[in-house]
Amino acid sequence: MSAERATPVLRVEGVVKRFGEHPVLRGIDLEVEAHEVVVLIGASGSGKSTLLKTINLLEQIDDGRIFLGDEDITDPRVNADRVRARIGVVFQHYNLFPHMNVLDNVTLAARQVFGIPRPEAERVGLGLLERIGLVEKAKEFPDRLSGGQQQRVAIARALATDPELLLLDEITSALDPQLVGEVLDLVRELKAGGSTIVMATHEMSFARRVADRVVYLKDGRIIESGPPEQIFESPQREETREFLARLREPFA
Ligand SMILES: Nc1ncnc2c1ncn2[C@@H]1O[C@H](COP(=O)(O)OP(=O)(O)OP(=O)(O)O)[C@@H](O)[C@H]1O
Repeated sequence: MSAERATPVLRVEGVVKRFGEHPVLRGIDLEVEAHEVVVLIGASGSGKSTLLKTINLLEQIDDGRIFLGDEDITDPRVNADRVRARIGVVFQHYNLFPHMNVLDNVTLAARQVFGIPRPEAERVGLGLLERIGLVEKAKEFPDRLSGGQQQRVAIARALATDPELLLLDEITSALDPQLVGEVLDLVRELKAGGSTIVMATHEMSFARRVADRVVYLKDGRIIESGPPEQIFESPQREETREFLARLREPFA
């Protein structure tokens, strides 16, 4: 008996996005399986953030479809808030609420979107803070935390609603180099814990260390997609080779 193929967590089909006349995504096809970590790389402006925003329904697409599990989330009848509640998102700037302490930041969505009573939400929230090593900061306000700690709290917040999919957009690019490591370690732990992740990054060493699959985007198209060993050691496409060579010699 042949094993049936499981439904992917995410299926992006022929997605086109334009800003005015300018096409930014030109027909993107991408499937992400459960527990897979897919890393998007590509030059600034290649469309990585826009792709993540279309998946989270922050940008409307002009053509194509996006499925989360079995559901076509780009169907205009779909309730966007209900879809977003199934997806955890972390952006470059951690966007914690400055007037709320760490625990309230982490538990807000669980309480307000899912109506989980505060004691239960806080039990889960403290468990997450324990997991990211910041339980002692639960009652602090975000401005008392380092950038790396704030970004870890933002990740805990994204996990608090037990999302089916995590979208991470340049989550280390606002951090000092010495703080990048702690955020990278946390993402590796999430991967080990079985999270399904799509992330955009400029950190090639990070992509190499966490990705199951690396996707190289150029001018709104996927040029090449494959395991990190393929992309970084033996890219199949000349454009991928050129992109990586330019990164190695930024001032050449
Ligand atoms: N709201 C917007 N209105 C108009 N153009 C936009 C908008 N958002 C993005 N763009 C354009 O879309 C293109 C892709 O941008 P996007 O942010 O997706 O690229 P990126 O690959 O994530 O870049 P970076 O690595 O610098 O974050 C760029 O040319 C950008 O200027």
